[in-house]
Amino acid sequence: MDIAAHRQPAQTGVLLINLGTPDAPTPEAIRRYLKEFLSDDRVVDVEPWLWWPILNGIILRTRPGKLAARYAAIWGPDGGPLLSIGRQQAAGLASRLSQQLGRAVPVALAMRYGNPSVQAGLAALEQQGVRRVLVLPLFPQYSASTTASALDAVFDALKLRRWLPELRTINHYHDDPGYIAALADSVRAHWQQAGQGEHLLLSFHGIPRRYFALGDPYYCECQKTGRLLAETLDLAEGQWSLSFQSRFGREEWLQPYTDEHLRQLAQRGIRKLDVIAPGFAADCLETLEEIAEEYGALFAKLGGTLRYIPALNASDRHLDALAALIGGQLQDWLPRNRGAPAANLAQHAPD
Ligand SMILES: C=CC1=C(C)c2cc3[nH]c(cc4nc(cc5[nH]c(cc1n2)c(C)c5CCC(=O)O)C(CCC(=O)O)=C4C)c(C)c3C=C
Ligand SMILES: [Fe+2]
Ligand SMILES: [Fe+2]
Repeated sequence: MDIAAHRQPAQTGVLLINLGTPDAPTPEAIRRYLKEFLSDDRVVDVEPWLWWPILNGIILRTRPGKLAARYAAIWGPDGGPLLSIGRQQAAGLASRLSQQLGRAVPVALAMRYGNPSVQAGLAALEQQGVRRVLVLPLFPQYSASTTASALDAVFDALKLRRWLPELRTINHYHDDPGYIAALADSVRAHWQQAGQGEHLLLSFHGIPRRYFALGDPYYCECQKTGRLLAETLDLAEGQWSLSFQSRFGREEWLQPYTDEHLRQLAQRGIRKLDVIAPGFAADCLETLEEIAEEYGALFAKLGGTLRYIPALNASDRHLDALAALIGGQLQDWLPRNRGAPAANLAQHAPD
């Protein structure tokens, strides 16, 4: 590093972290990605001597081949959706933040597993002179298996550095008014376009029930997001419900399971079902393939129509909400003595 950098004023930047994606929709790339993902003991906390043979002997031999076609079906020219949408989110946030705060605020995107790595994201910020980093894991509801793991990756990456940046981390935003309003807007827009379904299902990614019993607040934060969204949309009990998808392995996960719940809804006579997945900041395999395709086909077999409402992705309402969340955290970090304050900085001042 150039010694002159020690005299530069501290720049503030943002590191967005999403879950991850394989480098390509091929069995080899998926195997590499799953190996990194499923070797993280925040995700699978089974004793290594028990887990290692299952992971290497069974899962990594069979799952990548099965997943390749599913990834290929959602792959675009710019890679997997989590990455291409993540890049749009980072660019959109950088331009909003610089307008809102009256100075350039670099925003880097990183993936907890795969590329661009957290290490690369921090390096990109460092190269832009960033000495104060706000980390935003793109998981609205906190879970140790996602949020804490993303932060582990930041702390691990910093172990390799001599001159540490200042750090601030956002744990969750499951009840943030801007986030809830953005979700409500996207449901209303869907209703306006396709007509209101008979029921709104909120499907969240599951975690083992045991993690909840051990103190993970994820379940409660999902419930709160659900309640706030239903209140905002004026939905009565019975007009909406919440379930958990993507179960993996044999142990019990959070219930009700989305597939079983769909059967119950069909039995209750629901034919036109709207499904939203508020826990996913961007569409990915779990939404485009699992909900829209797999559960869509299941619900069709049960005699109904499932209409998937896209994730908030890089929509204006989403990026406005995230920019406000970030702006609120950054205001006392921005140098006061340089340049004129932005006109609307006052909106972030404490009461
Ligand atoms: C094995 C345990 C898993 C836990 C616990 C878990 C928690 C968890 N995951 C997300 C978000 C995503 N998961 C995604 C894919 C995915 N998840 C698991 C396993 C666990 N997730 C696996 C094995 C996979 C890969 C796909 C598969 O093999 O079925 C994704 C999508 C990634 C993509 O490439 O598109 C996301 C996003 C959350 C929010 C969460 C806990 C709250
Ligand atoms: Fe997952
Ligand atoms: Fe709780």
